[in-house]
Amino acid sequence: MSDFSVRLLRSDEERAATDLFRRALHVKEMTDEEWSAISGSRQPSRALGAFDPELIGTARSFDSEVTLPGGGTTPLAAVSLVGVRGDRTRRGVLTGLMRAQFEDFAARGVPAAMLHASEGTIYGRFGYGIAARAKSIEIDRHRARFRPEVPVGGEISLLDLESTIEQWPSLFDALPRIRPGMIARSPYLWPGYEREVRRATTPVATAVHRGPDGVDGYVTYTVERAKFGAQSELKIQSFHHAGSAAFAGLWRYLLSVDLVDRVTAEKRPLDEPIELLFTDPRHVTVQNIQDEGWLRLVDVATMLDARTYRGEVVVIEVTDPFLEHNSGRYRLSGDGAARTTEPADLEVRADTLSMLYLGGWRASDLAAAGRVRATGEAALERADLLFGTRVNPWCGTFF
Ligand SMILES: CC(=O)SCCNC(=O)CCNC(=O)[C@H](O)C(C)(C)COP(=O)(O)OP(=O)(O)OC[C@H]1O[C@@H](n2cnc3c(N)ncnc32)[C@H](O)[C@@H]1OP(=O)(O)O
Repeated sequence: MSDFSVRLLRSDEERAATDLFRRALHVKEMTDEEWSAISGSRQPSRALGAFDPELIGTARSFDSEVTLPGGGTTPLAAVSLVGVRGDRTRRGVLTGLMRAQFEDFAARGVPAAMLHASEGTIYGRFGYGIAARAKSIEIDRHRARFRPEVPVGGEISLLDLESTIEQWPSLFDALPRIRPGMIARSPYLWPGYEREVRRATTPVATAVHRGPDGVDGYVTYTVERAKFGAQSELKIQSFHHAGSAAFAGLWRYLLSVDLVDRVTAEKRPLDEPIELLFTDPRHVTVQNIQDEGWLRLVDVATMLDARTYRGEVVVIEVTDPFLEHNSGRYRLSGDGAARTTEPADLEVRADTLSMLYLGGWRASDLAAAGRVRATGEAALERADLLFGTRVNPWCGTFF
C-alpha cells in the first residue's frame, strides 16, 4: 500500500474530485456552466478524498433509505463517484477509501450501503454483492397486441420537459416503493437527472397515470429517429408505478404512441411481467440481464434483524474479512435474527450474504456455484424459503 491519507473533502476541493472521477471514467471534465448546473447535487460532508499529498482518489455517498423484505425501511448510504487517479491505481487507494467510508457509515449508524458498479470485479472484496439484477427489453410495437384481460388502466395526462423536471420529485416520492431494494431519492440526486434530460436531443415527455385514488404511476420517455423514414425508438427513461392498473395503463399508453417502431426500456425488474401483457410474448425480447444494485451490510446483526423471514430456523456462519466484527453465527427465523453459538446450517462470505439478503438469489443456486456451503439439501431448502421474497428486488434509482 502506498503512502496516502484519506479525509473529508472541503467544499472547494469537490470540483477537482469530480473531475478526477470523470477522468477515471474517461469522461471530459465539466465546464463552468455544467458545474454550476449541478451545484445542488452535493450533500455536504459526504465526499472523501485520498491525498499523497495531491488528490489521488475520491468516493462519495448520499443519505437514503432502502426498502427491505417485509416492507420495513432502514437508513442506507448510496455510494457513487468512486475513482482513483490513473497513475495511482492498484496501490490500495480504493481500499483505503472503502475502509474510511464504512467507518463513517458505522459512526453515523448507517447499517447498509448500495452502489452501481462500473465493473463486476471491483466491489466483492469489500463485501458488496449483487443484490438486485435487472433486464433491458425491446418491444416490437407493430406486432405486439394486448391480451383482452389486461386492465384498461386509468387516465393519462402528459407533461412536457419543464413540468417533468418540476414534478418529478413529488411524483416519485408519492409512490410506494413496492420492491425490496428500492431507495428513497435524496434531493441531491435530482439536479443530475435534470441535467440528463435537458441534454436530450428529442422532446422529453412524461405520461402520468391516474387511478381511482389519484396519481399511481408515471413514465418518462423520448422518441428517437435517426432520419426521416428510419426506424424510430421510444426509449423509456424511468417508469414507476404503484400497482397493476397503472402498470398496464402506462404500457397501453406507450404502445399507442404514434410514429414508433420499437419501445425499449433498460434496467427493469427481472420479474416484471411485460411479455405477459401481449398475445404473443415473443414480441418482447430481453436484450440483456445485468447486475443492478450492489448491497453491503455494514452492520450485519442490525440488517439481519431488520428484514422478515419465512419458514423454519436457519443458522448462518458469516465470514467478513473486510469488516471482521461482522463475522460470526446468526440464527434467523420468523422471530428475527440474533447472534448464536448453535451449529451453522450455511456458511457464507459477506458479499454472498448481500446477494441473499434482498431475495434476489436462491441459496441453493449460490451453493451450486460454490458461494454457499450447506450441511445438506434440507438446509438449502429451508434457506431458499427463509430468504425468499414475494417479488424480486430492484433499486430502480441510478446514482
Ligand atoms: C460506485 C462507483 O462509482 S463505480 C465507479 C468506479 N470507478 C471506476 O471504474 C473508474 C476507473 N477505475 C478506478 O478509478 C480504479 O481502478 C478503481 C477505483 C476501480 C480501483 O482503485 P484502486 O485504488 O486501483 O483499487 P485498490 O488498489 O484498492 O484495489 C484493491 C484490490 O482490488 C483489485 N481491483 C481494483 N480495481 C479493479 C478492477 N477494476 N478490476 C480488477 N481488480 C481490481 C486490485 O487489483 C486489488 O487487488 P488485490 O487486493 O488482490 O491486490
